[in-house]
Amino acid sequence: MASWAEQLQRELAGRGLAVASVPAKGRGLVATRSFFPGINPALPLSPRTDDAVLQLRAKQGCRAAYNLLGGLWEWHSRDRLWHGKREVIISQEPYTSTPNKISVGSACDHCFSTGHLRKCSVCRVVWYCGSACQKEEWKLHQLECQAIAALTEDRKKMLTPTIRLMVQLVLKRKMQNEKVIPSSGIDNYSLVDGLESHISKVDENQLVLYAQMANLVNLILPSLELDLKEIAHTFSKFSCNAHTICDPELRPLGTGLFPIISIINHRCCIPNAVLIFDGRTAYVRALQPISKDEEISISYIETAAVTKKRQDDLKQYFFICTCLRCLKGAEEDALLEGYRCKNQTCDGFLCCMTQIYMELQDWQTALTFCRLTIPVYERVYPPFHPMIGLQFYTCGKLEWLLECTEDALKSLTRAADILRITHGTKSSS
Ligand SMILES: C[S@@+](CC[C@H](N)C(=O)[O-])C[C@H]1O[C@@H](n2cnc3c(N)ncnc32)[C@H](O)[C@@H]1O
Repeated sequence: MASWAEQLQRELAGRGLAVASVPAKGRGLVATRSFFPGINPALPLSPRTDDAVLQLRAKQGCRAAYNLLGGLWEWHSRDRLWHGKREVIISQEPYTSTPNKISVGSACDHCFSTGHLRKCSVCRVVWYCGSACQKEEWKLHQLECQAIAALTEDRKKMLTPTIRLMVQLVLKRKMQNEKVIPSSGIDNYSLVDGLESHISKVDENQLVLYAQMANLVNLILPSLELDLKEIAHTFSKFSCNAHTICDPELRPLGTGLFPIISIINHRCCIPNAVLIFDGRTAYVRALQPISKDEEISISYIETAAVTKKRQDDLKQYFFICTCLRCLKGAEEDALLEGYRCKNQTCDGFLCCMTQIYMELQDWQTALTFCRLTIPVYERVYPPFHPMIGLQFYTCGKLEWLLECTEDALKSLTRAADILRITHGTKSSS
């Protein structure tokens, strides 16, 4: 039988990807064919739909044709109409995941939706939006549920998202080893084993903290013989590999470990891809054409921050970014500083001012700040970045409220054109 590593390479090869060694970065994910933002123009046209679409396009224009295509994306270059399935470079379910707030009920443990949540009646810590999600999750939650239910109320309070991620990880590994739940080339513990930990660079205080956290996991799972050193080491992997799961408007909902997505390296300077979540499923989509042999890159941090802030945010990953933006940041930093939120405790931009004036229902001033933010975002983000799409969306909503209908339609169309590419068409957004 093929090893997990061989199965992974085969799985990735089928998607036009490979794991490769990248100078000074360790492993990286590399394209073995071209990817395009939104579509793969190489996908064949379907003759039946083509006729209908071409007729509609001739009569009523591209937008009507696009509507007819529904989940398909149309693209017209010169006089040809291409369409194909909206392309995802790679998607992955988390190996483990947890909403950000434990006990309070911030998101469903399975689908990460935020409405109508009910507590698991046994452990009284984990929340679901309904019985369908609870059933789906039961095999994974069962052992965790027993372990949490046996804790005293004081111990339950010590269950942070990171501790919960580790408890789930240990239990999932055990269940996969015992074949209680299946493993696959993209869902197995060896992928977690392969993650970078930078353990030799972790400082003494942090190591002590990881050891204490490992002890807590041991208290929660007393019936298992745990290797506490290995658990402390895995906490260090969480720090440089776990991803924040966000809603479609990029508000954080939880944390997950996606070991294949974690192979993707960072770039501040126009990353060529973006990571977006639908529920707790991670999707990586192209932001610009990516050619064969090019490395896939995403941004781990808030890209619209000055160089010093970006470098501080990257410290947990133990590398110094050497992209052009980081090397030649001074001129751009001055511009970004000028647009910083005037609240000294905030790292954000004029978009915070937009939010503040929206809360005050001063729509006109909110719109002014919102419009001022767009050129800054267009300078620091790639043209199809979700932050630009969401900013146009807010602008459009404000223009609509202020009855500037034509402007609103223009802004909302720009938003839709970008968000279709970054979020796909099936996203709940
Ligand atoms: C999420 S992992 C990415 C995959 C990793 N390269 C590996 O071998 O598993 C994050 C780690 O990759 C490395 N890395 C990511 N982006 C980098 C960059 N732009 N320059 C140098 N190292 C980078 C750092 O070691 C970082 O801690």
